[in-house]
Amino acid sequence: MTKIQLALDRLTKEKCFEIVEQTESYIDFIEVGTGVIKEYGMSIVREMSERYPNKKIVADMKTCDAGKHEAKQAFEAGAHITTVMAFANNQTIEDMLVVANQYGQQLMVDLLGVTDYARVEELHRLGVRMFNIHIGIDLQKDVEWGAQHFQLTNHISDFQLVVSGGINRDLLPLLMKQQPSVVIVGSAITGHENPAVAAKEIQEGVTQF
Ligand SMILES: O=C([C@H](O)CO)[C@H](O)[C@H](O)COP(=O)(O)O
Repeated sequence: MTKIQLALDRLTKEKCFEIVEQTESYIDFIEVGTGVIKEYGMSIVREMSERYPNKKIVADMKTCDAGKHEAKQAFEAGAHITTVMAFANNQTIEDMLVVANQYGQQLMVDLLGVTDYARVEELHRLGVRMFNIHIGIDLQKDVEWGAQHFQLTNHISDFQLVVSGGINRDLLPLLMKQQPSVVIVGSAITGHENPAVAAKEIQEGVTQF
């Protein structure tokens, strides 16, 4: 069954905890966003994992170098999943896979900016099994979700598909056709006047399919 990952971006620490408190019954994974980690460091990942031991915690580290060190930072802080950019060196990705295995946790590769499916194939050969097809926040006004985005992963099997970037209730019919393992939703929930209502709508939209 598809999991819902709440992305906490561009928020104060207080707001992050307030929104998780309001939405926890509708979400499965809690993502501490890159900017939030830059603001508060690993301590907010640690606090989130201590406060919500029954949720999967994703540290959106968006690592691009020093993979071993950053993966350890994330898992030591209690994350179950850490992220790396697909353009990172293969060595970085291999190191992070080793660390993830040591901790019994997972590595998610962010495909932001990747247009060549050969890179996805290569990453799959390295052992990556979780791919995030991601329309970045700065691109969202120019790019619309469509079937073409999934050409990147159409030719591989045995992996978890994650989708992210400007996802709202209206996009779910299109995205759920791809049977993603994880749907990441940030602004549509965190920017809503009532985050619980928005999270409930996303949950209903996801479970409908
Ligand atoms: O990874 C993200 C982005 O690069 C900002 O750091 C977001 O977590 C992801 O895009 C989901 O957020 P929304 O696009 O606001 O749904």
